[in-house]
Amino acid sequence: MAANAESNNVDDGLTLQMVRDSLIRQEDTIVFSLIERARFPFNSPTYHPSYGSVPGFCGSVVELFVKQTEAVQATAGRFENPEEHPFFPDNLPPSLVPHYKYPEVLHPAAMSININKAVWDMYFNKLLPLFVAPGDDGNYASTAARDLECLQALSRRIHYGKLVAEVKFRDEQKDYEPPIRARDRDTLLSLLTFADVEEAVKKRVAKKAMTFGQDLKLGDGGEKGKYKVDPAVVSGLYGDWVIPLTKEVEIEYLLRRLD
Ligand SMILES: C=C(O[C@@H]1C=C(C(=O)O)C=C[C@H]1O)C(=O)O
Repeated sequence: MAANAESNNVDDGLTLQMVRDSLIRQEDTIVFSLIERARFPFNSPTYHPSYGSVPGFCGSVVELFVKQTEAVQATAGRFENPEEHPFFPDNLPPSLVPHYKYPEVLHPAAMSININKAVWDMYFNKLLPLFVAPGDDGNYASTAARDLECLQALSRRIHYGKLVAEVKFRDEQKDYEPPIRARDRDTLLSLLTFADVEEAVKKRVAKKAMTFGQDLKLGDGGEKGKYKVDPAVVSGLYGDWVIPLTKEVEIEYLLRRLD
């Protein structure tokens, strides 16, 4: 049954703790994907529209890689999953595999929310220069592959805001309905914000970057203070972009929740 305005008492077992546990697990994927990307230097030709000039394609190596990979993944059904969002949604081929009936937890209007343009812009223009070394080692395809893994992990986490918003709405429907009807974003933002949870998230991801990104040596432990990705960059990524974008998704979802 769809979780629409008339049927809020859906018994799909969704709880805020389950949603938060998933976000915590997704932190591991995000931190590892950043560590994997940091194996390569910046490799700027990956991002030049003019580099390579592939016949029939106008764009950079990374755009070519992401568009083509998403097309293959679409045929295998990736974007049938409500938790996945393409970066290039136009003209994607249809899925060729049998349709899996995902539980209808979200309001159907969730499908219209895709903020991947903002995720793309944040990743390439703000985050990437902060955690990769300058330089060029020619590994452009591998670089693009690692970029796509970072992008997909970040996108999945940020769009998980739809589930966060759904569960918060169900728990406090009476509080959420008036600001939704009044389209009052500020009140919605203060209702859905938990500053203590955000602080814990930022501290935990920094700790994960320290733990996953150290060079382990048998015997006398790892080299202290040397990490594959700077833990401060990871907590900054969350504080400055991941959490605000997740909350943007939450607000966009709530504004459509009574449609
Ligand atoms: C995701 C949640 O909603 C908000 C966003 C958070 C985040 O993106 O990590 C954390 C706390 C809340 O301010 C949540 O409450 O867990």
